Amino acid sequence: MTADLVSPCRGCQMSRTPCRFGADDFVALSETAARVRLACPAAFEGGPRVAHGGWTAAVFDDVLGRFLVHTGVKSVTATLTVDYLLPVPVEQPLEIHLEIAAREGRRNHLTGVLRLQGSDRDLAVARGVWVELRPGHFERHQARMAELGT
Ligand SMILES: CCCCCCCCCC(=O)SCCNC(=O)CCNC(=O)[C@H](O)C(C)(C)COP(=O)(O)OP(=O)(O)OC[C@H]1O[C@@H](n2cnc3c(N)ncnc32)[C@H](O)[C@@H]1OP(=O)(O)O
Repeated sequence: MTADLVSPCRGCQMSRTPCRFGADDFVALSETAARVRLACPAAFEGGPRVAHGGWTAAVFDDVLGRFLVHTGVKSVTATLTVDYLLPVPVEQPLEIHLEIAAREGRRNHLTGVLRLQGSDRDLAVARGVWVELRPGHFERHQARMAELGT
């Protein structure tokens, strides 16, 4: 696989907006590794010039899942753990390196690290499990919701 652009999430595709987390510059480097260049938008400031931790978790969830879909595996997040190691500045050039670490049946283990561009110091590290969807996943969800009358 050559370096190629990873598609936005469904929500951003439907609304035809840039990635709301700022993760548009997202390229697959191989079948199992990818790189994202991004900045935390000012709207996600949680402390003075520092990213809200929710942005960090959300962007990891977004890019790790998007990469798996890019490789042809339709999946959802089952677990996601984020180690917050240093404050993440807003509106500064950042980079995420991510990889599919292992596949075990329908379980896919992914990891990601967030750094300042040009730095080798980790600001945050994510690990999670994405479970490949069984056919009918969303239809079963809709049926459950209908049973609840929603
Ligand atoms: C075009 C479509 C592309 C789809 C893109 C969608 C992108 C959406 C991105 C998201 O935002 S995901 C939203 C947040 N996540 C969710 O809403 C998931 C909610 N949870 C579920 O729907 C189900 O719990 C889940 C699909 C994850 C698993 O249910 P299943 O009934 O399909 O699987 P099952 O319980 O049989 O487990 C399958 C395997 O996954 C493992 N597993 C399930 N939950 C786990 C968990 N929490 N941690 C670790 N492993 C887990 C489970 O042990 C088992 O391993 P083995 O195959 O080795 O036996």
